[in-house]
Amino acid sequence: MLTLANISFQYPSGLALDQINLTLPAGAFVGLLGPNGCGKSTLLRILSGLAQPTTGTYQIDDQLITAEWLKQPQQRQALHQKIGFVFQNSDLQLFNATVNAEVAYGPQQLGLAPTVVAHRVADCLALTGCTDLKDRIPYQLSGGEKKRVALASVLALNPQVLLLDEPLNGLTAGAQQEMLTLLQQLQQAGKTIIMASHNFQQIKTYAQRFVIFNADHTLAADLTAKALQAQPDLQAELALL
Ligand SMILES: Nc1ncnc2c1ncn2[C@@H]1O[C@H](COP(=O)(O)OP(=O)(O)OP(=O)(O)O)[C@@H](O)[C@H]1O
Repeated sequence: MLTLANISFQYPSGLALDQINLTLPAGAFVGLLGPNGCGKSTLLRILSGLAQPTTGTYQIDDQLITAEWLKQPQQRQALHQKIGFVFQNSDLQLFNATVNAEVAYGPQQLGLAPTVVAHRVADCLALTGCTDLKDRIPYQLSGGEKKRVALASVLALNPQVLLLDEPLNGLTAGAQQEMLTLLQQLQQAGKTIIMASHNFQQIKTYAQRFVIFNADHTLAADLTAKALQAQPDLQAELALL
């Protein structure tokens, strides 16, 4: 369970999140929605431990995640093992010479045996449809291929929680469908999926919970798919984002 209490985040240029209270249970498929610049990416950065809130607290189960706690490399590593983050910009995530090396990097850092690493890499490449790309240079892949390799490299750490920032951007309609189906399968296998999207229509049949932000960086709504179904006006608004 991820718990945010009165979280605000201030960039030098201005506020990105304003007094957010949110509890995200394990095993959920959560869609983060809202207009450009409302704070979705910033929230994902806080959940991943890459950024700390200016005020408020962030807790994973019973553990308070603070800058002090994250200073310990072992604790930081435990967090990154538990919570994987697929960035909006794959170029920030991919830095190895081959796709195979990219997906192997995380498990190798954990000190896993080479045979275990090889198995994990093969499984994650297959799951994301990247097996044929394994000898390619990540930097030279198409946008959609990079997204799938980034997901494979995150899955290789077998995180319980997957954070995804606009994972459908740059994918063809078919590839978007495949990505959503894969995320649904991962959720059905027990993982928590938290994805930011500007496309409500695409995610509305997949997400079970919708967290919606206002343009002023406050929380507009936090509701189940069923509750959202009962609000056609809100659905129409979300379709226009
Ligand atoms: N590194 C940064 N430095 C300064 N301001 C930033 C930075 N990153 C984001 N912001 C600002 O913080 C606010 C929230 O940005 P954020 O990227 O979290 O929103 P978002 O909802 O993910 O937007 P989008 O849908 O366009 O991806 C915006 O006003 C943005 O301009």
